[in-house]
Amino acid sequence: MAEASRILQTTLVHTFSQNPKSQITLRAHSNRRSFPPISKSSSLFRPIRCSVTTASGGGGEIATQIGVPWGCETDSAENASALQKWLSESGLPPQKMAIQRVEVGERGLVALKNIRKGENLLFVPPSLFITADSEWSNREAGEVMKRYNVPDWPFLATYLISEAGLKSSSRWSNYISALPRQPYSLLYWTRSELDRYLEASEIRQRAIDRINDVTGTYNDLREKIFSKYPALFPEEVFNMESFKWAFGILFSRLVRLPSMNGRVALVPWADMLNHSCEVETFLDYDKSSQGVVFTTDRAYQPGEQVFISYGKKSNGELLLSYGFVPREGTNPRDSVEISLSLLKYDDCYKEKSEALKKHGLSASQCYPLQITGWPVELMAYAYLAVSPPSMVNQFDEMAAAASNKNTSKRDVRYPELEEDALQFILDTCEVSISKYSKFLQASGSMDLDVTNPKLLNRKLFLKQLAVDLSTSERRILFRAQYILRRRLRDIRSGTLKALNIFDGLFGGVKKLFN
Ligand SMILES: C[S@@+](CC[C@H](N)C(=O)[O-])C[C@H]1O[C@@H](n2cnc3c(N)ncnc32)[C@H](O)[C@@H]1O
Repeated sequence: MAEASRILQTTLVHTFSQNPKSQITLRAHSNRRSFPPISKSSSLFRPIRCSVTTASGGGGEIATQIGVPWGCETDSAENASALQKWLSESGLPPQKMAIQRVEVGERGLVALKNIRKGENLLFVPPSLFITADSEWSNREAGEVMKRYNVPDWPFLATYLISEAGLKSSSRWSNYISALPRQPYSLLYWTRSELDRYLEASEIRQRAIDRINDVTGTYNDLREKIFSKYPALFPEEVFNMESFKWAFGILFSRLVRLPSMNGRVALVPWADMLNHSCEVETFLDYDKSSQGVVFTTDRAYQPGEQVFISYGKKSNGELLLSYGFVPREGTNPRDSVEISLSLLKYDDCYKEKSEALKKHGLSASQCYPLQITGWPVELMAYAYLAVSPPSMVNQFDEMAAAASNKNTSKRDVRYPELEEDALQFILDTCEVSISKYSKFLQASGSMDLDVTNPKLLNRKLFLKQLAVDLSTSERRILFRAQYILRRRLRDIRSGTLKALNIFDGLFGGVKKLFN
């Protein structure tokens, strides 16, 4: 969700312990996650539908054989109407929207009346939020978790599981019953599915890191807390499967509320809003009405789905956390990560790696490319990679500029290295383009090697998501390739007197393309 996504924009390293020697960590890897003319052709609304039933994992994967015994299929209207009824009885004021089946996002909030641009909607009161301060139905379990100073994310995941396990005795049972039984997210892809379908995209590695973080967090909790209190945290309930579900819910629904000092919360009802790239409005706490609201930045007519923004995310990031890919060319914030590496045969490999290391970088670094350009840090890395031994004294300055932590001198220029640096970036883009093209070509005839109809459905669904992602990422690379070739041609033909490629800022990314 718009603000939930901000949570993930920095790599979080939480530690918590009762005893300083025993530390549990959650490294929520992140990144960087919209939708434009909302269209029926979005991947999720192609005929291939999938309740993503089974991902038969192999060794080392989070096995997904059974799933959790709570939540619902998101196409079930029953749980949504029970949720709506419970919310009204529990203090949600009358709304101008209702949960309905929608074309974008399965279930969403649909306008019941005319809604003006600039109107405040929702008003969900704090008594309906789930936060780290929410009361535990199983008090004792809550006290144990608090004693260990468990950070917000694993704490909330454990809270959700604890309440879900209590079924109708939890005050949240109507909410939990309406949550998806299997949230759409890359957490539910097996390692072999990630390897097979996302082989060309850097998002594959981000998904692997995230799965490892979730697995590691669960293992830490089990070892340091659950195993010591088996009566409070029985393995039948607190297991890897339920943690994968809980983290999938948090990744796709948790909201960060800037006006509540950045507090993170699950906000029932508000979390039924789907994302659109065409809007910029996001959820926040409104101190005067004392509830979670958002202000519409467009008008809606009765029957139209109402949207918020989950943040300025690339298609890959939307797939990673939310499990969907906007239609090609419709996400103005889309980007693709390219991995630049020092050349192994470089005489100064050691000196360059050391300079990078000093600034927190490694010999291989990922940078985002947008359709409008790329960060100055990427160009600085390219200068370093191609610089000759005679420039050894500038390695540190280049490495510093390649690190986004450097605030003093970001915009370094080395006109004498320009041609080689651009060629280096072009070579990297072309290697990447050929990986995408190979995957996209093979995807047409890819053998899905299953006969079980549910599994086949799942594989078709994942393959379509991967094709959509790869197509959109390759499109950005094609654009970069075109611009780089043009610049190089100009340099080589001597017609470009001054390479004025650093003009214009595009939110943190220097604009290269016009
Ligand atoms: C915060 S929930 C929104 C409510 C959700 N549609 C439901 O039925 O529970 C986020 C999830 O909604 C879906 N979603 C949101 N925006 C979408 C979009 N533009 N296209 C497709 N699916 C979307 C994704 O499955 C995502 O993980």
